[in-house]
Amino acid sequence: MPRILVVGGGAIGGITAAGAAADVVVLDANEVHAAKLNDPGLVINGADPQPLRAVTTIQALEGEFDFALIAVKSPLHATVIPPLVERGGIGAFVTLGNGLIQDRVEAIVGKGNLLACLVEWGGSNVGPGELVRDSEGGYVVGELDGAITDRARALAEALQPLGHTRVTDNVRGMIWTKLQVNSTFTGLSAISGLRYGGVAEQGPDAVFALWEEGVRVARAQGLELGEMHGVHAYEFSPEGLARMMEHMANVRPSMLQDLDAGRETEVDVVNGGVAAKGRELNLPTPCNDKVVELVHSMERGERAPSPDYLAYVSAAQITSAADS
Ligand SMILES: NC(=O)C1=CN([C@@H]2O[C@H](COP(=O)(O)OP(=O)(O)OC[C@H]3O[C@@H](n4cnc5c(N)ncnc54)[C@H](OP(=O)(O)O)[C@@H]3O)[C@@H](O)[C@H]2O)C=CC1
Ligand SMILES: CC(C)(CO)C(=O)C(=O)O
Repeated sequence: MPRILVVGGGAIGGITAAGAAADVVVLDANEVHAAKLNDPGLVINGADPQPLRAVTTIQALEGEFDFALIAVKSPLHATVIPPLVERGGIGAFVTLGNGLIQDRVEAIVGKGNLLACLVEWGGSNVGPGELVRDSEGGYVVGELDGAITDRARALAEALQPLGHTRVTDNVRGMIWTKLQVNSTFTGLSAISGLRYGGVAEQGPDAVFALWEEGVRVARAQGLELGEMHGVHAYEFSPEGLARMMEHMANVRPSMLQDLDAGRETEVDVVNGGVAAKGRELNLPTPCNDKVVELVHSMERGERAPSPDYLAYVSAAQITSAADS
């Protein structure tokens, strides 16, 4: 059984820690939350508390770990990961986060020391010691160079109890496939304040505009996109959207939770990630640019999420088409 350190015991890290088939220790800087994880335990969806082992400082960690799963938000990576690298005793680091974070994290942990793990399900942090899982799904695990390794298989096996988990030899394509979902639905949920189902109902033009923009940038990189939430990225149609919403409509994504909590969001690695790749390739990404601009203005408190902003995103596409 692998020994796993989960860094950040919130929605994703906490639920993963509680369900993994592994010897798990959680490192979470939130003292009240960590105390509850230890005693009486983590409450998931109102069930009985499940005691975990949680510490709040690196100094309190003992022994070696096969994997360190990074489940803190991307703006924290630069401060949270380097001290873990310095401590040593970690076989491989694993990103659980959304967006184009992998190359940046690999630069911190060292080439060959990082696996990517994409999380297909969603969750919310509803208070100290209390988390909600609000959709089903598993994980996609892969080495950045596409090799199928024993360590990737071992990690996937440990995560299997939480949902169908697969190892991929195309992790770059799957990272972008997940980015399609986040840049489209997570971005639009954040600016509108709606769950995924509300976005699909009230903003289909914005949904399809963002999706197409992402696919264009992926194709220009030669990426091979795959399937997520029951829909292949290249076959995203009104029927595909309806199928996806059969199990994703209730999702209230992490970026909207960050805005609610007054925290910095991950928009720069999600919609900003698509936009940055587009710039590199000379491909305009006006809809993603609009989401980035709106989310940043909401972070600064200049605007509040509203369904009215969905039209701003679809209009960005129409304006740019007219301009070109
Ligand atoms: N939520 C979701 O549905 C999904 C999230 N993800 C990804 O998972 C990652 C984690 O997101 P999520 O679980 O929602 O985040 P949460 O905010 O729920 O959890 C992060 C936890 O880390 C704690 N923390 C803050 N600073 C530190 C620190 N310096 N060291 C250790 N722990 C710290 C937080 O405490 P405090 O609360 O005090 O800040 C919190 O308990 C993100 O990168 C996101 O992209 C991926 C798929 C779905
Ligand atoms: C809900 C989910 C899993 C979307 O795929 C997500 O990534 C998020 O909330 O950030």
